[in-house]
Amino acid sequence: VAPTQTAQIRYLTGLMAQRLDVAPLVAQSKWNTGAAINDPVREQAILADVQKQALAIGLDPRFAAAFFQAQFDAGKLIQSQLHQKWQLQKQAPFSPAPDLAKDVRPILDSLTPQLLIAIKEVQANLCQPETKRQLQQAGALSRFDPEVRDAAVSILKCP
Ligand SMILES: O=C(O)C(=O)C[C@]1(C(=O)O)C=C[C@@H](O)C=C1
Repeated sequence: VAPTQTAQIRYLTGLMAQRLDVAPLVAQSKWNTGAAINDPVREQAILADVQKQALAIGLDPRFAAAFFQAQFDAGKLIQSQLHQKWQLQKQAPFSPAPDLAKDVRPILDSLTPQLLIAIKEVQANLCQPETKRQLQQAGALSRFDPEVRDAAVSILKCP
């Protein structure tokens, strides 16, 4: 396996993990405000932006959008699992809780352009035999539930 390919997969999965790490902050802020985990309006806004940015760097906008939808789905799984746990524990509102618009969404937005560059690099190698194994066994993603990992990674397959 070419070292560059390994490095590209590490970079991508590291960024995916950074994005998934924001989900507990989103979950906390929504626990306090009672806002729904699923926010289709916000998703559409991100996807419109993602498609525009993808075109600008020569990445297939449909692939970029499908990739981000998978990352939303993985993040929503994390959020739902936490809300379920907090319901059982009768968790009190978090204090201080991160503000979704001011603190949390800007972190997600700052990761978007980096993720787009990273998936553009990896996309070219998706049909290489080692890529699938490297994606599934990526160290950065190993601390997430298999279900969460699958939701995030399974979009990255040989067409
Ligand atoms: O920003 C939110 O409200 C989130 O819950 C985060 C996020 C995302 O991953 O970007 C995930 C689920 C929502 O449907 C919208 C966006």
